Amino acid sequence: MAETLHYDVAIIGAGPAGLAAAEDIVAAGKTVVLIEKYLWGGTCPNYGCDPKKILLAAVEAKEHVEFLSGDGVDGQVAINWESLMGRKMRFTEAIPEKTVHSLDANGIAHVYGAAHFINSDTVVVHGDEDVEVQATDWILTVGQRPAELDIPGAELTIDSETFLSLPAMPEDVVIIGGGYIAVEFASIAAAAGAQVHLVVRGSELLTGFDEAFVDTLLDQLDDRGIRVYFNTEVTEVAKTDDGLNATLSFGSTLPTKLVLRAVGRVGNNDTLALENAGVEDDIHGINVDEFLRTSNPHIYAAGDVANTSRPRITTVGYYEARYAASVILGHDEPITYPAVPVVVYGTPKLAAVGVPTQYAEADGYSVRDIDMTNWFTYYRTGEPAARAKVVLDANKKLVGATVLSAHADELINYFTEAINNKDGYQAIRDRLYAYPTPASDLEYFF
Ligand SMILES: Cc1cc2nc3c(=O)[nH]c(=O)nc-3n(C[C@H](O)[C@H](O)[C@H](O)COP(=O)(O)OP(=O)(O)OC[C@H]3O[C@@H](n4cnc5c(N)ncnc54)[C@H](O)[C@@H]3O)c2cc1C
Ligand SMILES: NC(=O)c1ccc[n+]([C@@H]2O[C@H](COP(=O)([O-])OP(=O)(O)OC[C@H]3O[C@@H](n4cnc5c(N)ncnc54)[C@H](O)[C@@H]3O)[C@@H](O)[C@H]2O)c1
Repeated sequence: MAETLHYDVAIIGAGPAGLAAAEDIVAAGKTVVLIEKYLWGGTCPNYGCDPKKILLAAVEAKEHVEFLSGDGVDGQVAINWESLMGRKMRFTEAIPEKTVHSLDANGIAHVYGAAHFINSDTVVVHGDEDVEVQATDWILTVGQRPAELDIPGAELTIDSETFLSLPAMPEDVVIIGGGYIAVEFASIAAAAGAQVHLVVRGSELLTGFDEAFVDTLLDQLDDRGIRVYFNTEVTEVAKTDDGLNATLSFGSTLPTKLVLRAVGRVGNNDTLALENAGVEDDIHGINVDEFLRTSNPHIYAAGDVANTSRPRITTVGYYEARYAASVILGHDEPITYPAVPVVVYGTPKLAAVGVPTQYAEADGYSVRDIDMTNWFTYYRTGEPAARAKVVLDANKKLVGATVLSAHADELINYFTEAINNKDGYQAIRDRLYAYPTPASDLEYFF
């Protein structure tokens, strides 16, 4: 008979969402347990955002030299993948243990193993020994995993987690997909010296972003030697004597050393036996109401696995999980979201926030599309393309923006602040930002 542990709140999944909720609940004096089956810390720090951005740091360093090459800087720089990977590993290998230390320091109980419900208030956790956990309230933060491909040879492809631990960068890489991971990893692989073939099933890259900016990004990817194949599928992957062959739907074959599939992610809700707890889900994740409550009123879902139609990114995960914790602690207002900035960390970066810039004019907003390439900020660093589009409402308040630049990840945060503060030109002008920086450019967008 398995041991049974009892808590006020149990949280399944120790990624950014689960960890954030646990901290708030224990701080309010309730007992809480976190259950994790793989790496404490979840996707983002172990095999997502953070290791990706460590690799990107070397890409950025290389690009900044190249931007000024022959115009202030001489000589070539190259990415040393092996030593870069060592740097990444030193960071990621410490994450699970650091996470557990922090749980212990905060008085958060933890159980290691895969959980599934056996009734509406009990899970069995399959770890070294099976443990039963019972709780009054639950938060499900089990995240997503890479989607599989249904083609012959799919087992020869790798996913984003394996890519982020590649011991060597092969001379060529085929990437299947046209979303965040495809563009980000194509940028990294190309900068590290690989010939990248990006195979996109549909007719567009990065659906949902301003098409004009995606076109400029495509030109930049092209300049970096990345080949993009639209309306093309990889129909088969097969082993050869010295690598792989990827067969393309228009009939030709790409000999390659590596095929990365980046075709979306699917929720881990299917691991939880939710039917035993009366929790409804579908292919988009766990269904929740405007309190992030599932069809079982004592069970909440947050982060990537929650079907909230918000971007599946770390900040949204934290935000939703803290909100779910607050409802358990007595808060009774439906969830509202602030402006959510999203960034594709490519070369260059593409970022967006607020009212989508591509539809804003038709919706009656005024739109300014600004080529920033010759602005001092970008002239100084020699960036080949820097562009921003801002959306202003009838009161000339900023309500949306898209940015393409090596600094887009910073600039988009200033736009997000302006949107959340409902700032107009005067409010921006009355602030003093250090000059000359991307922030001190803000007044030029109004
Ligand atoms: C390659 C990549 C790059 C990314 N880059 C960015 C970025 O730059 N910026 C950004 O904001 N977002 C990024 N994301 C998205 C970000 O990682 C996720 O949005 C975030 O991790 C979601 O947090 P979460 O807590 O909801 O889920 P996760 O972090 O996925 O955590 C869920 C946890 O639940 C555990 N689990 C699953 N099932 C069970 C079970 N049955 N029992 C016990 N435990 C279980 C899993 O092992 C996992 O540890 C990236 C994602 C990927 C894959
Ligand atoms: N910078 C960031 O914030 C960041 C970075 C990486 C990942 N993420 C998160 O992780 C998610 C997953 O990233 P992703 O790039 O895998 O997904 P995505 O949803 O961004 O893109 C998936 C792509 O795969 C294509 N596709 C789907 N099925 C296919 C098939 N069978 N064959 C060929 N192409 C197919 C889609 O058309 C799309 O272009 C993102 O949506 C995002 O939520 C965020």
